[in-house]
Amino acid sequence: MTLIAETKSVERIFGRGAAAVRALQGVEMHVEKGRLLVLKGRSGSGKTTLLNLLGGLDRPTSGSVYFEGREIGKLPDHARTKIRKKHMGFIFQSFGLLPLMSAAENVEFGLRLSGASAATWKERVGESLDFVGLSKRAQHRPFEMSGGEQQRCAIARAIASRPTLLLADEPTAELDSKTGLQISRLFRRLVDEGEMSIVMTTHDPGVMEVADDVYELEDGRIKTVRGSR
Ligand SMILES: Nc1ncnc2c1ncn2[C@@H]1O[C@H](COP(=O)(O)OP(=O)(O)OP(=O)(O)O)[C@@H](O)[C@H]1O
Repeated sequence: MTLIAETKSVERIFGRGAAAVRALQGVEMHVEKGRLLVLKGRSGSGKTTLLNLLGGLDRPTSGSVYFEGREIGKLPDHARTKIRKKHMGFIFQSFGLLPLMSAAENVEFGLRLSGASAATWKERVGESLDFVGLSKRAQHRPFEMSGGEQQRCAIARAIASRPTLLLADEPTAELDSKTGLQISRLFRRLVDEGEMSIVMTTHDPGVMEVADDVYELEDGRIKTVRGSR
Protein backbone atom coordinates (compact mmCIF):
# COMPACT_ATOMS: atom_id res chain seq x y z
CA MET A 1 0.00 0.00 0.00
CA THR A 2 1.39 3.39 -0.99
CA LEU A 3 0.06 6.43 0.82
CA ILE A 4 -0.53 9.43 -1.41
CA ALA A 5 -2.08 11.80 1.09
CA GLU A 6 -2.85 11.77 4.79
CA THR A 7 -4.25 14.02 7.49
CA LYS A 8 -3.47 13.76 11.19
CA SER A 9 -5.61 15.41 13.88
CA VAL A 10 -6.59 18.15 11.45
CA GLU A 11 -8.53 21.12 12.74
CA ARG A 12 -9.66 24.05 10.62
CA ILE A 13 -11.24 26.96 12.41
CA PHE A 14 -12.56 29.93 10.42
CA GLY A 15 -12.84 33.27 12.22
CA ARG A 16 -12.21 34.03 15.89
CA GLY A 17 -13.92 34.27 19.25
CA ALA A 18 -17.69 33.99 19.34
CA ALA A 19 -17.87 33.97 15.52
CA ALA A 20 -15.39 31.08 15.12
CA VAL A 21 -16.56 28.14 12.97
CA ARG A 22 -14.90 24.80 13.67
CA ALA A 23 -15.17 23.43 10.13
CA LEU A 24 -12.96 20.38 10.83
CA GLN A 25 -12.18 18.75 14.17
CA GLY A 26 -9.64 15.95 14.61
CA VAL A 27 -9.86 14.61 11.06
CA GLU A 28 -7.75 11.54 10.30
CA MET A 29 -7.84 10.15 6.80
CA HIS A 30 -5.55 8.49 4.30
CA VAL A 31 -5.63 8.30 0.53
CA GLU A 32 -3.96 5.25 -0.97
CA LYS A 33 -2.47 5.01 -4.43
CA GLY A 34 -4.90 3.82 -7.08
CA ARG A 35 -8.09 4.34 -5.08
CA LEU A 36 -11.18 6.45 -5.56
CA LEU A 37 -12.21 8.05 -2.30
CA VAL A 38 -15.50 9.86 -1.78
CA LEU A 39 -16.25 12.45 0.91
CA LYS A 40 -19.94 12.65 1.69
CA GLY A 41 -21.99 14.45 4.32
CA ARG A 42 -24.56 17.19 4.72
CA SER A 43 -24.07 20.71 3.50
CA GLY A 44 -21.66 22.46 5.87
CA SER A 45 -20.16 19.21 7.22
CA GLY A 46 -16.65 20.19 6.06
CA LYS A 47 -16.16 18.33 2.75
CA THR A 48 -14.86 21.23 0.67
CA THR A 49 -12.69 22.46 3.53
CA LEU A 50 -11.03 19.03 3.73
CA LEU A 51 -10.60 18.83 -0.06
CA ASN A 52 -8.93 22.26 -0.08
CA LEU A 53 -6.50 21.15 2.64
CA LEU A 54 -5.60 17.95 0.77
CA GLY A 55 -5.01 20.04 -2.36
CA GLY A 56 -2.78 22.52 -0.56
CA LEU A 57 -5.19 25.38 -1.32
CA ASP A 58 -5.53 26.05 2.41
CA ARG A 59 -3.65 25.23 5.61
CA PRO A 60 -4.96 23.59 8.79
CA THR A 61 -5.33 25.59 12.01
CA SER A 62 -3.66 22.63 13.76
CA GLY A 63 -2.70 19.08 12.86
CA SER A 64 -0.89 17.89 9.74
CA VAL A 65 -1.62 17.35 6.06
CA TYR A 66 0.81 15.23 4.06
CA PHE A 67 1.19 14.73 0.32
CA GLU A 68 3.57 11.95 -0.73
CA GLY A 69 5.21 12.10 2.68
CA ARG A 70 5.75 15.88 2.75
CA GLU A 71 3.88 17.99 5.24
CA ILE A 72 2.29 20.39 2.75
CA GLY A 73 0.30 22.19 5.43
CA LYS A 74 3.59 23.66 6.73
CA LEU A 75 5.16 24.61 3.39
CA PRO A 76 5.22 28.24 2.25
CA ASP A 77 2.73 29.27 -0.46
CA HIS A 78 5.14 29.07 -3.41
CA ALA A 79 6.24 25.53 -2.51
CA ARG A 80 2.65 24.36 -2.12
CA THR A 81 1.71 25.98 -5.43
CA LYS A 82 4.57 24.15 -7.17
CA ILE A 83 3.48 20.76 -5.82
CA ARG A 84 -0.12 21.48 -6.69
CA LYS A 85 0.61 22.45 -10.29
CA LYS A 86 2.91 19.52 -10.94
CA HIS A 87 1.27 16.66 -9.08
CA MET A 88 -2.41 17.48 -8.63
CA GLY A 89 -5.42 18.01 -10.85
CA PHE A 90 -8.60 19.87 -9.88
CA ILE A 91 -12.17 19.51 -11.12
CA PHE A 92 -15.05 21.71 -10.05
CA GLN A 93 -18.83 21.52 -10.17
CA SER A 94 -19.02 24.40 -12.66
CA PHE A 95 -16.34 22.96 -15.04
CA GLY A 96 -14.23 26.16 -15.00
CA LEU A 97 -13.36 26.13 -18.70
CA LEU A 98 -12.17 29.28 -20.46
CA PRO A 99 -15.05 30.31 -22.76
CA LEU A 100 -13.02 31.74 -25.65
CA MET A 101 -10.80 28.69 -25.99
CA SER A 102 -11.55 25.42 -27.80
CA ALA A 103 -11.52 22.12 -25.92
CA ALA A 104 -7.97 21.42 -27.13
CA GLU A 105 -6.80 24.92 -26.14
CA ASN A 106 -8.33 24.55 -22.69
CA VAL A 107 -6.43 21.31 -22.15
CA GLU A 108 -3.21 22.85 -23.49
CA PHE A 109 -3.64 25.81 -21.17
CA GLY A 110 -3.79 23.39 -18.22
CA LEU A 111 -0.53 21.79 -19.37
CA ARG A 112 1.12 25.21 -19.70
CA LEU A 113 0.19 26.02 -16.10
CA SER A 114 1.47 22.67 -14.85
CA GLY A 115 4.94 23.43 -16.22
CA ALA A 116 4.96 20.38 -18.54
CA SER A 117 7.53 20.68 -21.33
CA ALA A 118 6.09 22.29 -24.50
CA ALA A 119 7.35 19.35 -26.53
CA THR A 120 4.77 17.11 -24.83
CA TRP A 121 1.71 19.36 -25.19
CA LYS A 122 0.36 18.20 -28.54
CA GLU A 123 0.59 14.52 -27.70
CA ARG A 124 -0.83 14.98 -24.19
CA VAL A 125 -3.76 17.08 -25.44
CA GLY A 126 -4.65 14.38 -28.01
CA GLU A 127 -4.21 11.57 -25.49
CA SER A 128 -6.36 13.25 -22.81
CA LEU A 129 -9.21 14.24 -25.13
CA ASP A 130 -9.17 10.71 -26.52
CA PHE A 131 -9.35 9.21 -23.02
CA VAL A 132 -12.49 11.17 -22.19
CA GLY A 133 -13.99 10.46 -25.63
CA LEU A 134 -13.86 14.06 -26.83
CA SER A 135 -11.48 13.91 -29.80
CA LYS A 136 -14.26 14.91 -32.19
CA ARG A 137 -14.99 18.01 -30.11
CA ALA A 138 -11.37 19.21 -29.93
CA GLN A 139 -12.07 22.41 -31.89
CA HIS A 140 -15.36 23.21 -30.16
CA ARG A 141 -15.65 25.94 -27.58
CA PRO A 142 -17.44 25.31 -24.26
CA PHE A 143 -20.73 26.93 -25.35
CA GLU A 144 -20.85 24.47 -28.27
CA MET A 145 -20.67 21.49 -25.92
CA SER A 146 -23.20 19.81 -23.61
CA GLY A 147 -22.71 19.88 -19.81
CA GLY A 148 -21.34 16.34 -19.85
CA GLU A 149 -18.91 17.21 -22.66
CA GLN A 150 -17.76 20.31 -20.80
CA GLN A 151 -17.08 18.27 -17.67
CA ARG A 152 -15.22 15.65 -19.76
CA CYS A 153 -13.13 18.50 -21.19
CA ALA A 154 -12.40 19.73 -17.65
CA ILE A 155 -11.34 16.19 -16.73
CA ALA A 156 -9.07 16.02 -19.80
CA ARG A 157 -7.50 19.31 -18.71
CA ALA A 158 -6.98 18.03 -15.16
CA ILE A 159 -5.39 14.71 -16.21
CA ALA A 160 -3.24 15.95 -19.11
CA SER A 161 -0.25 16.61 -16.84
CA ARG A 162 -0.64 13.09 -15.41
CA PRO A 163 -1.17 14.13 -11.82
CA THR A 164 -0.75 11.71 -8.92
CA LEU A 165 -3.86 13.01 -7.19
CA LEU A 166 -7.09 14.27 -8.71
CA LEU A 167 -9.39 16.35 -6.49
CA ALA A 168 -12.98 16.94 -7.54
CA ASP A 169 -15.60 19.05 -5.77
CA GLU A 170 -19.13 17.82 -6.59
CA PRO A 171 -18.18 17.03 -10.20
CA THR A 172 -21.60 15.68 -11.19
CA ALA A 173 -23.80 18.20 -9.37
CA GLU A 174 -24.68 20.20 -12.50
CA LEU A 175 -25.37 17.14 -14.65
CA ASP A 176 -28.46 14.99 -15.17
CA SER A 177 -28.27 11.54 -13.60
CA LYS A 178 -27.44 9.65 -16.81
CA THR A 179 -24.59 12.02 -17.70
CA GLY A 180 -23.47 11.99 -14.05
CA LEU A 181 -23.19 8.21 -14.21
CA GLN A 182 -21.05 8.41 -17.37
CA ILE A 183 -18.73 10.85 -15.62
CA SER A 184 -18.58 8.58 -12.53
CA ARG A 185 -17.53 5.65 -14.74
CA LEU A 186 -14.89 7.84 -16.33
CA PHE A 187 -13.42 8.55 -12.87
CA ARG A 188 -13.42 4.81 -12.22
CA ARG A 189 -11.47 4.21 -15.45
CA LEU A 190 -8.94 6.87 -14.48
CA VAL A 191 -8.19 4.98 -11.29
CA ASP A 192 -8.19 1.54 -12.92
CA GLU A 193 -6.24 2.41 -16.08
CA GLY A 194 -4.45 5.62 -15.21
CA GLU A 195 -3.26 4.56 -11.74
CA MET A 196 -4.36 7.85 -10.32
CA SER A 197 -5.80 8.45 -6.86
CA ILE A 198 -8.99 10.47 -6.70
CA VAL A 199 -10.69 12.28 -3.83
CA MET A 200 -14.08 13.80 -4.55
CA THR A 201 -16.93 15.31 -2.62
CA THR A 202 -20.43 14.32 -3.65
CA HIS A 203 -24.06 13.82 -2.76
CA ASP A 204 -24.53 11.63 -5.84
CA PRO A 205 -25.28 7.94 -5.12
CA GLY A 206 -23.98 7.05 -8.61
CA VAL A 207 -20.53 8.32 -7.66
CA MET A 208 -20.60 6.42 -4.35
CA GLU A 209 -21.22 3.22 -6.29
CA VAL A 210 -17.89 3.48 -8.10
CA ALA A 211 -15.91 4.47 -4.97
CA ASP A 212 -13.36 2.31 -3.18
CA ASP A 213 -13.62 4.23 0.09
CA VAL A 214 -16.40 6.45 1.40
CA TYR A 215 -15.73 8.83 4.29
CA GLU A 216 -18.80 10.40 5.84
CA LEU A 217 -18.37 13.75 7.56
CA GLU A 218 -20.67 15.17 10.20
CA ASP A 219 -20.11 18.54 11.86
CA GLY A 220 -16.45 18.55 10.87
CA ARG A 221 -15.69 15.03 12.12
CA ILE A 222 -15.35 11.72 10.29
CA LYS A 223 -18.47 9.81 11.26
CA THR A 224 -18.04 6.60 9.26
CA VAL A 225 -15.49 5.09 6.89
CA ARG A 226 -16.48 2.46 4.37
CA GLY A 227 -14.00 0.52 2.30
CA SER A 228 -16.05 -1.17 -0.40
CA ARG A 229 -13.47 -3.00 -2.45
N1 LIG B 1 -13.87 30.85 4.36
C1 LIG B 1 -14.73 30.57 5.31
N2 LIG B 1 -15.01 31.44 6.30
C2 LIG B 1 -15.87 31.13 7.29
N3 LIG B 1 -16.53 29.95 7.39
C3 LIG B 1 -16.30 29.03 6.42
C4 LIG B 1 -15.40 29.29 5.33
N4 LIG B 1 -15.38 28.19 4.54
C5 LIG B 1 -16.23 27.30 5.09
N5 LIG B 1 -16.77 27.80 6.23
C6 LIG B 1 -17.72 27.11 7.12
O1 LIG B 1 -17.16 25.84 7.45
C7 LIG B 1 -18.16 24.83 7.47
C8 LIG B 1 -17.82 23.73 6.49
O2 LIG B 1 -17.95 24.24 5.15
P1 LIG B 1 -17.65 23.36 3.84
O3 LIG B 1 -17.77 24.27 2.67
O4 LIG B 1 -16.39 22.62 4.01
O5 LIG B 1 -18.89 22.33 3.87
P2 LIG B 1 -19.37 21.30 2.76
O6 LIG B 1 -19.58 20.01 3.48
O7 LIG B 1 -18.43 21.30 1.62
O8 LIG B 1 -20.77 21.90 2.32
P3 LIG B 1 -21.54 21.89 0.89
O9 LIG B 1 -22.00 20.47 0.68
O10 LIG B 1 -22.67 22.83 1.10
O11 LIG B 1 -20.57 22.35 -0.15
C9 LIG B 1 -19.48 25.54 7.17
O12 LIG B 1 -20.11 25.84 8.39
C10 LIG B 1 -19.04 26.81 6.44
O13 LIG B 1 -19.98 27.83 6.65
